[in-house]
Amino acid sequence: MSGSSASLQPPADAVKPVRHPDAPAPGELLGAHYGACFGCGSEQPHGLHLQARAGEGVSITAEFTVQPAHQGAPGLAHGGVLATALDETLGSLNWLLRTIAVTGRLETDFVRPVPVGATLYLEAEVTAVAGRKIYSTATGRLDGPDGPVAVRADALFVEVKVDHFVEHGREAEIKAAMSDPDQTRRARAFEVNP
Ligand SMILES: CCCCCCCC(=O)SCCNC(=O)CCNC(=O)[C@H](O)C(C)(C)COP(=O)(O)OP(=O)(O)OC[C@H]1O[C@@H](n2cnc3c(N)ncnc32)[C@H](O)[C@@H]1OP(=O)(O)O
Repeated sequence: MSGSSASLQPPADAVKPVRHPDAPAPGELLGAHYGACFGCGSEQPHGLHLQARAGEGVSITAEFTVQPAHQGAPGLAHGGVLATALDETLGSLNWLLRTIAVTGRLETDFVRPVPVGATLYLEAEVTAVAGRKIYSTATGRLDGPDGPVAVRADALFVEVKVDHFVEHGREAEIKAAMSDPDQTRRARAFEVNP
């Protein structure tokens, strides 16, 4: 069964997303936006280490290989981990818009079980923008980019100011991230110009 809820249908006044002129070129790896991110950070030993690559327009492809630490049932990926992979891929799209946004709603269909050791081939695109609301969709496939769909999601991201993180995040991590010597990561976390 699938079909997203009414709150994930773009309103009549929604517009097509506009790729930012400084967005990474199609094919370029995005790299981690934050080393400690559970989705993409290299400093999280049990994280997903998801690698996202810019696509055409406002689209992304990404890959994530399921590790033993990601199990739910024996030998199978935990559904919440798969939702994380979708969330991270969808969240990466906002870098192509140069908009800071957080997930407001994420609706996920789990279509096929995903075994440990399998690589999930994800693709995501922004479908519409309405004011602060960014509508996007993603799929994750097995056995290659054209393989069978295992998971899919529709999402609504909501644009926020950088204050969202500064106000709500724990101070120690905020301070450390703000002094990250990696300029690109710092920009993605704190200096993105909407
Ligand atoms: C590169 C980065 C990769 C990152 C990948 C991972 C991304 C994440 O996981 S982010 C972390 C998870 N998300 C969060 O922590 C967000 C927590 N939630 C919040 O902070 C707030 O609820 C927030 C910011 C989403 C919205 O609050 P606020 O700014 O007050 O906006 P608000 O006025 O309520 O909503 C704005 C619009 O969005 C809509 N909206 C907000 N939440 C939802 C929702 N859950 N479902 C449907 N619509 C929603 C509202 O209806 C409103 O629509 P309209 O303008 O038409 O009236």
